[in-house]
Amino acid sequence: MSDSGVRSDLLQRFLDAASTGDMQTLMLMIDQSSDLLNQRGEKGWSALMLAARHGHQEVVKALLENGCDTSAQNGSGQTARDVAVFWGHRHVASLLSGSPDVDLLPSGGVQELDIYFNRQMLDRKSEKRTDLAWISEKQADPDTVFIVFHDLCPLVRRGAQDTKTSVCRLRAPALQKLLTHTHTLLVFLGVQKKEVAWFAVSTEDEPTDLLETLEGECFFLQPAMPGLLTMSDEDAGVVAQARSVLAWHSRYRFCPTCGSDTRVEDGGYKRTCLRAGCRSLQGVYNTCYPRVDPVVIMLVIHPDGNQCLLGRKKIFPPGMFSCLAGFIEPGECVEAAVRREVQEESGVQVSAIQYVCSQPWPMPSCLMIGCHCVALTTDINVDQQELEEVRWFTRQQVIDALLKHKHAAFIMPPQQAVAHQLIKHWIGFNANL
Ligand SMILES: NC(=O)c1ccc[n+]([C@@H]2O[C@H](COP(=O)([O-])OP(=O)(O)OC[C@H]3O[C@@H](n4cnc5c(N)ncnc54)[C@H](O)[C@@H]3O)[C@@H](O)[C@H]2O)c1
Ligand SMILES: [Mg+2]
Ligand SMILES: [Mg+2]
Ligand SMILES: [Mg+2]
Ligand SMILES: [Zn+2]
Repeated sequence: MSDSGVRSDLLQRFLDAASTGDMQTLMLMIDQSSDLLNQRGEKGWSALMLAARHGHQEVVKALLENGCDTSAQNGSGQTARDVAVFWGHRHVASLLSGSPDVDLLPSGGVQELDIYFNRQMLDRKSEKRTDLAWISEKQADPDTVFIVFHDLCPLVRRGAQDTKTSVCRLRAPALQKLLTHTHTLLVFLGVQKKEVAWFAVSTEDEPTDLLETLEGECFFLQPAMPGLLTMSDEDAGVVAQARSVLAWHSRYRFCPTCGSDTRVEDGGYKRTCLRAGCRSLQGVYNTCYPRVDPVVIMLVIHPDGNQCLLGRKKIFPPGMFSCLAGFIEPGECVEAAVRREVQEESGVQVSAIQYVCSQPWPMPSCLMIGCHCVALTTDINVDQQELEEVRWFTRQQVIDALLKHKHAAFIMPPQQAVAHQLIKHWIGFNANL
């Protein structure tokens, strides 16, 4: 064997000893050839990283005592400490960070995640909603884009090769009949680059004439679930905005205060009571504006840091488990709602809570407020009314589910749901691990 062959064979034996926790071989090799310490094998992994990956505390200790470099990064940009945190080896992570305590919550500040329904393609230009002349000028403008809804479902066409749908962007001439119909509701959504205005058009009757004039396979995306999860990321945001406002119109046709008829104003963002003297006409009255229901959704982390709590509703597809969630009640802050909903649904008590991200969920108009939180207790008492099952899943089981392994213990919620992102973010998911 050549010199370099002998050396790479030595290095492989050294790295294997670190992986398997073979202290005896490892110490012997360090004594004989200390320059092995910081050498890297496949994908830039050092002995320290491999020992951290497998949670061998004694090996990590010995490598550190012999002056191993803790700042080195593997091919995925991870230090040995990152690897230990990812695989949930807290004792090893604390050795590597020099601090006795490693946070259970993924720290380092939460970057804004790119989540389905969150993309804001339009500038909403809310100041233009009351400018009637500007609104009607834009409605007549041949560049203006109209997206059509029937029964709260958007008109879409299927993309060329992929399974995603794209919302049909129509212009005024194609919509002559619809736009002049008295039952048609119009909502000003905002403007795109170069001031092209966008409106949502809602029609009560199925517009069969219109459908016949359109090129390609155009159809209303029904049923809303899972239909609304099949759009392109760009369209999902604008459809979420339009659908929630239209759903509010369909549910609040009459004044909620006195039951009288209402008039649509502010480009579709307000309904004003027609009865003179109605209380809703005094001051700012929230029933006149589109409603949003805040919902907390949380991934509960086990006190050992290596398991998370997921539940399943009867209506979920077979095998799917997701984060617990619930509506915020009047007079309740986010933290209190997280504690109450987790307690109600699983019997588990929660201590630290960390906000992660939010997502508009247009079924019909929720705002999902996503959090991570740490459990104080671990016994489960399922609220059978709401959930079929609630279970702790290990980090390994979650990784298997994320990787869609055939024998995974459960199926992840769809990636368009914020629940998926909360789980993925906890794992610190990286395709190279
Ligand atoms: N995007 C996601 O990942 C995701 C995941 C889970 C749930 N969700 C959404 O969150 C919503 C709330 O979750 P949940 O159903 O577990 O809530 P929940 O646990 O509070 O239970 C729902 C029950 O609460 C009552 N309720 C209280 N306030 C309500 C309100 N404003 N509107 C309707 N019902 C109200 C109703 O009886 C309802 O059946 C769901 O409807 C769902 O659309 C989204
Ligand atoms: Mg719930
Ligand atoms: Mg609940
Ligand atoms: Mg509730
Ligand atoms: Zn009224």
